[in-house]
Amino acid sequence: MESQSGAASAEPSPMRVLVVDDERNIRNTLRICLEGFGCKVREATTPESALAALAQGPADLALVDLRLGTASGLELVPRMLAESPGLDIVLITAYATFDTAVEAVKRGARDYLPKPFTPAQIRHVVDRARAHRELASRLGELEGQLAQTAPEATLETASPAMHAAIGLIARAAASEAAVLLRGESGTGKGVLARALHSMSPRRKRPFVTVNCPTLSEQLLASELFGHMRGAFTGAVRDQPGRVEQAEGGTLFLDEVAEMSPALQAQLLRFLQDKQFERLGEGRTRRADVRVVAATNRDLEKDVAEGRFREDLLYRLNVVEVKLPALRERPEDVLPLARRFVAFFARAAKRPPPELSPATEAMLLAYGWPGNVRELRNAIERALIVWPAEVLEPQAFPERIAAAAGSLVTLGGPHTLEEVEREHILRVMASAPTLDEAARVLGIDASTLWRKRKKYEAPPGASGQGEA
Ligand SMILES: Nc1ncnc2c1ncn2[C@@H]1O[C@H](COP(=O)(O)OP(=O)(O)OP(=O)(O)O)[C@@H](O)[C@H]1O
Repeated sequence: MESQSGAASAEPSPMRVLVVDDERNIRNTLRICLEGFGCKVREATTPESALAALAQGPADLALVDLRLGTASGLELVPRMLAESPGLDIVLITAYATFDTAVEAVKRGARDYLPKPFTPAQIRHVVDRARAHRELASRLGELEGQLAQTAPEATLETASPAMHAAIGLIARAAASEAAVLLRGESGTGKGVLARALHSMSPRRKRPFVTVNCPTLSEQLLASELFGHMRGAFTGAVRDQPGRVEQAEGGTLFLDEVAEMSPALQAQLLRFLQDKQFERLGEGRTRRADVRVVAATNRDLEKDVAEGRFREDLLYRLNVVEVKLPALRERPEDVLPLARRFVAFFARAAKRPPPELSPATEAMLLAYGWPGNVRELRNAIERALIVWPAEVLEPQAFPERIAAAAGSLVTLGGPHTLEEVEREHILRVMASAPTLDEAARVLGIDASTLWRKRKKYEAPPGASGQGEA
């Protein structure tokens, strides 16, 4: 695999701090101090300018003076949180009382800092906000992984075409360019989008997926860009979209071809100048998000037939990566199969079975139209129906064995014994119990027991108890 070290050694993105204070001296002191800690600092002097600054671009931390001229920092806290839900807010004041501290925290501020403060205290506040930011994005990532409960993805490959694709992804990861992943369904576009994110300097920020075809036009617009309360029936509260959730990170648009023309126009605008509006909101927002898209469609054909905007295609495919189908990377079939066997055996708390030579030949001969996903599902099923230490072809669906020519067919050039063996093993693999298998076969359980031993069937196939 291509080296990942260039991207992996990149510094985490700087903390973005908004200082809200009407006193210039305090703002200057804080700016010098925060910039010394590597933060990016913006300033605001009034509640209105603080909210406008947040609308212009998000912050990780806000240091807010309790007294802003005639306005109160306390009242600003919930308004800032409505604008930017994950924001860490720390109130600063010379008039420290226990009651105001409690009130500040009740309203959603993280902490409270009495004046005069020291640089060490400011550093502590920044460090805690940074830890909080990292935890939140790690949590989002883990939730995403949990939802998949998939075997861990591997980027190891013996296929030159896949090696080239992964190399391109590793190089693209270090840049900010939009990446378009192309390939048949199940080739691993989602897996590689996530890999790209984790190799990129944005890896400590969220990776957010939007599956375009699963939603109606309005819901997809709202999912992407968010909505305001009352924007449509059912919009009962203000809701940020995925674009805002992905702030600082990567947004993965799966099956991007499935977007309406209106939404394509909004996405194009977002790609051009990072600007968008929540549904039903007049105000324009910005988000710092890298877009990675995937499609299994012929987008050029969609462009030629007027279904997809050409200008959007050129914005999305700055770097284009073509993933080979599994049948075009036969070198990887058995290593992937063994990896899935190990994963599902571990999940079932049993030792990983071997693949018999006939099974290996079958896996290599089959065309895998559903690609890596189909292979994974076939192995998962095989481990359920076949508890023996060696996985035989009969543990796999008939279409796989048939296409590979390893299936014994009625009337084919087989001995009676071969046909009997195939039939008995298949019935046993699909029957819930050995007794049931014997019933289907029309023989008694003790006869089946003898035949099973003869044909070296796995003991207790399909989880049946001993007869
Ligand atoms: N390199 C890999 N290592 C391990 N598992 C993989 C790998 N590539 C794909 N898979 C498995 O195959 C399944 C399909 O992968 P993925 O969802 O990334 O494909 P896709 O091309 O995005 O498919 P679709 O177009 O249908 O969304 C995943 O659940 C994953 O378990």
